Amino acid sequence: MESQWTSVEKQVWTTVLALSLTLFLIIVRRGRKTSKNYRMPPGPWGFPVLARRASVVVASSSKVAEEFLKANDRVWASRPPGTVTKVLSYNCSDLICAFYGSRWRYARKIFMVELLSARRISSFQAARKQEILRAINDAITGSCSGTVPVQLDILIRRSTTNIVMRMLMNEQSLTKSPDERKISDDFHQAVKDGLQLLETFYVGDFIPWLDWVDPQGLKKKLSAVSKKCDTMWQGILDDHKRKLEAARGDQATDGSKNEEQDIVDALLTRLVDDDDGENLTEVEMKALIMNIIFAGTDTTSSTLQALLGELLRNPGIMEKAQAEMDSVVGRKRLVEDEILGYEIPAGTTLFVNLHAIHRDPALYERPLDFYPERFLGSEKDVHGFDFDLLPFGAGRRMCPGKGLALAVVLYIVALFIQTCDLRLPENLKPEDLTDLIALRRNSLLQALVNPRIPKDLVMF
Ligand code: HEM
Repeated sequence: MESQWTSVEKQVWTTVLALSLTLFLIIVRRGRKTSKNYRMPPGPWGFPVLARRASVVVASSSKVAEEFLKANDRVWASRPPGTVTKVLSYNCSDLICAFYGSRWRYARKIFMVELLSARRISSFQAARKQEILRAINDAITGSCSGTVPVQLDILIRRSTTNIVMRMLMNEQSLTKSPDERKISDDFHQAVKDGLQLLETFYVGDFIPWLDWVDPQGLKKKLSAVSKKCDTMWQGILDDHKRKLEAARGDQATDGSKNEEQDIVDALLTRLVDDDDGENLTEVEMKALIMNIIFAGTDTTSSTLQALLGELLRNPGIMEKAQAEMDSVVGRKRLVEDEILGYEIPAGTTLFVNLHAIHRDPALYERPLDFYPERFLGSEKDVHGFDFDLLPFGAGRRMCPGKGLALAVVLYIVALFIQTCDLRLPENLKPEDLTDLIALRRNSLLQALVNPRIPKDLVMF
């Protein structure tokens, strides 16, 4: 009787059944293959059962990427959703997973014109600076004049999460008290759990008839994570609705103006003020909030961790960058966003990306080395026109958070370079810090931190 089977027995029988069905399909597949020969691009031998469902073409050179993203951009403008993306995006009601079409165009317009407009990014400049200085402050204090290693990855991650959360919710720093630190960490945990699920290879996505097996127990985990996330996004929306109502009441009675709108205010106001006949449902709003948190925090934080990791491994390059900073800005005032934009062209000198194109020896001399000077005097930029440098993608689905990401990444790195001497602690060797992004090696980015400018410029 089934109820008497142990879980081991169940697993054995499930595996036997799966293998038998697989064998059967291999034969069917082989039979079909001879009847139609596709002229596929070169690649490794495909496992027939998988190949039938999941034909994958990988563009690993800039020429092929250009062919896909420029000449045939429209054809590739939809992203096929998997089980995890479908659930977390409320069945593709967001921007990242939305199928290319009128709803995607509408969401993209809201994202670009309202949520992440240049005006909004610049209106949160002071908040960004405050959060970044807080991280530097914590690094300097925690390191006790460069004697105690500090966990730079945690400080960077908190700082980038807070920057996005403050733009989203206009909250004062989320890390002031232990409780607020917990809020920031809760959001980070939700993102981490979600990303972990997104990175999991889910058998059912590639072999749908094996969906019921779910050997990783993914559906149970997914249900728990999506419930937790939904409660968070709903909480953010409800808080804002209450505040907006109260503000409208105040305005009606004393004529007072609203303070600077945050992103959720903009979403909700859009719902009320919409004049082009379209609007967002509450579910779509939650999906967009999820996009900003998921796409906006970990990306920026892991880019920064890799960048600071490379600077720690390459003290010679760090010294050069510091000398340049000293000659341009000096040590008596802090580098500003605008000065940075002028002196260091957006993204070109400091961005490191680990994608295959960016390691192509035909495009880059010493592709595996951290060698930012390669971009000095180069015309390449990261705005999606140079197909050998595409950290934000290209074409219609190109990253709409590029402006914010560049503002945050460049400013944090510039401030760290200007204000701190960073050294590896004895327990870490330079080779421990390779491929920090690709390998997602947490808790490794430690440094001894010494201030190199008057302390009162960064301490508060
Ligand atoms: C260093 C930081 C970042 C990197 C490297 C990055 C990279 C990317 C890439 C490669 C894509 C796919 C582009 C394509 O398919 O051609 C993308 C899409 C996207 N990114 Fe970013 N991103 C970053 C930061 C951000 C930020 C800060 C936000 C928002 C706050 C954001 C929001 C999005 C969204 C919503 C999409 C999907 C757009 C669509 O499908 O229309 N990203 N990003």
